[in-house]
Amino acid sequence: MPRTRIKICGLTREEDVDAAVDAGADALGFVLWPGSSRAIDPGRLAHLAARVPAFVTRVGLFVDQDPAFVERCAPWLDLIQYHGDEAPEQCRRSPRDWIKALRMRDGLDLPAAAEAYREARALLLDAYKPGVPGGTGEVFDWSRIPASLAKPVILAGGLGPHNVGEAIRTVRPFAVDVSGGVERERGVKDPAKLRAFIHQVTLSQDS
Ligand SMILES: O=C(O)c1ccccc1NCC(=O)[C@H](O)[C@H](O)COP(=O)(O)O
Repeated sequence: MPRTRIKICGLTREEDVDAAVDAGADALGFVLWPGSSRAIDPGRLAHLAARVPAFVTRVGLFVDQDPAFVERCAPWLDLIQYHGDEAPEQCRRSPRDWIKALRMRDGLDLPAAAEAYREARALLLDAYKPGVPGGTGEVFDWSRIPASLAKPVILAGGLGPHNVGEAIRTVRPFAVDVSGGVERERGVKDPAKLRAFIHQVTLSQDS
């Protein structure tokens, strides 16, 4: 089985960036949406992004925001994560390569979404909770993900060291994404949980 990539999302502090990199994360997510308790501003993004070594992907997360703001943040990002209701046309005008988050609301037609967002580098599948665009800590029904989809899947939503192995064995995603499951408190990562999460991903590769 190909190695499952790991994205750690919602980083706000220097020590958490360092801990995630040291633990072996492939990608780091920075929430640029001011409505989140994990939000950082462009100045902080520049500061944190400068700590990230080559070959670790810096992902900027936006929720239905002004394209000019996305453009302003882009110099410090390798990839943009559109986590709101952005239409395919808006994503196509992205200043960087992009991934599209899809919240698994009832009736979502994943193959049709994969076609609509065909220029995305991957689709991030997250739990749906009305009124909350992401970072809910909730798991959705993984059996809703078709065995084959036209786009690589990044599995998100309520993952942690306790269930990420099962998630990988069940879904076989391209990557997993975690935020709350490796936190001590909102916006503050826990290095032991980070290491445990990545260890569980590594273990699942052999089973
Ligand atoms: O983290 C947030 O506060 C957030 C706010 C608005 C949109 C998305 C947000 N996070 C998105 C992520 O990529 C999370 O990692 C993903 O939703 C999973 O979160 P969790 O269930 O806590 O692992």
